[in-house]
Amino acid sequence: MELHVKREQPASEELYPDRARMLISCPDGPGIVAAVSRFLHEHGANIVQSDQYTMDPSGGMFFMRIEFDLPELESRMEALKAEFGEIAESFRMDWQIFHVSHKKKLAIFVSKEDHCLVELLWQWQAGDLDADIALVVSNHPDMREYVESFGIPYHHIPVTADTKAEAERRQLEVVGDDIDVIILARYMQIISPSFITHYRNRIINIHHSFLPAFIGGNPYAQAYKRGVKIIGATAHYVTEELDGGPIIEQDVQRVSHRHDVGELKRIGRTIERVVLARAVKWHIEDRILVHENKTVVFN
Ligand SMILES: Nc1nc2c(c(=O)[nH]1)N[C@@H](CN(C=O)c1ccc(C(=O)N[C@@H](CCC(=O)O)C(=O)O)cc1)CN2
Repeated sequence: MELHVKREQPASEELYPDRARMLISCPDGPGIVAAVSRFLHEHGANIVQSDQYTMDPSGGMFFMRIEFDLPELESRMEALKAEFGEIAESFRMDWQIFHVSHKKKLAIFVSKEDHCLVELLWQWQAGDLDADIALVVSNHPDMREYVESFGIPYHHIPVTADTKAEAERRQLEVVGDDIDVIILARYMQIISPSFITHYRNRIINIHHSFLPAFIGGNPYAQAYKRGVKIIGATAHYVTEELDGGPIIEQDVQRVSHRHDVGELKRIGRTIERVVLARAVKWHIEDRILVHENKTVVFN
């Protein structure tokens, strides 16, 4: 029986049936904004939001996020992409275009710590996370009843050092290719390079420290031993370098000598939940561009 019924919110396809988002990155130079806005104007689009940033103006990179409404977008999308491709090529753009009403599909991976998963499910149920949580995958059975009470499928796939490759094969099987982003909500298994390649810059992890401090396991114990006066959490895209991927969001909280490791973890849990939820929301709203090992976040 579903105990947590998702609060009905106007679906994005109802609110913005013809809204699109474009993300653009390219070598900086004159005329980029003019070319993009002219293209959209000539195709009858109405720009509702535009933001750009130039990294190192002296020959650096240009980044842009633009939202626009275009009548009959669904039927015109493919032609629009084909025609914009010519402009993109002339400016050597990397670009993506998204139909806002096509909700992103999320997979959440969790181990035993539940606070980040609970936060995402709560926000999703409240209508504050406008995405489709397609499934939850865990290497433990603990969260099954809770997740299924939201009507979300739960896949328990145990992982040991000896079975990690087979476990990842099964994970890939249940996740599938139409998942837009995988969220590691305190999932405590290191993801293999082949798995990461499959979902490049589409796996978000929450690390329970203010990176680059205290990489790896037990960061709160490391922080306590170091006598820190600030603890934090970091949401980042997962790469082959453990906890070294592009940082999306961070936050911190002051602590003191009066806090033992257990209290650092308790304080840290709130930071982790908030930071991960912000990062997930920005990803599903197409606000994040990755360049080399850094992000540009248009929030
Ligand atoms: N390839 C990556 N995988 C993962 C990352 C990452 O950045 N790159 N982040 C971790 C999360 N994490 C810290 O935030 C973390 C998780 C697990 C471990 C670890 O040593 N795990 C052991 C098994 C531990 C156990 O069985 O309980 C292991 O996988 O061998 C370190 C850091 C998620 N994955």
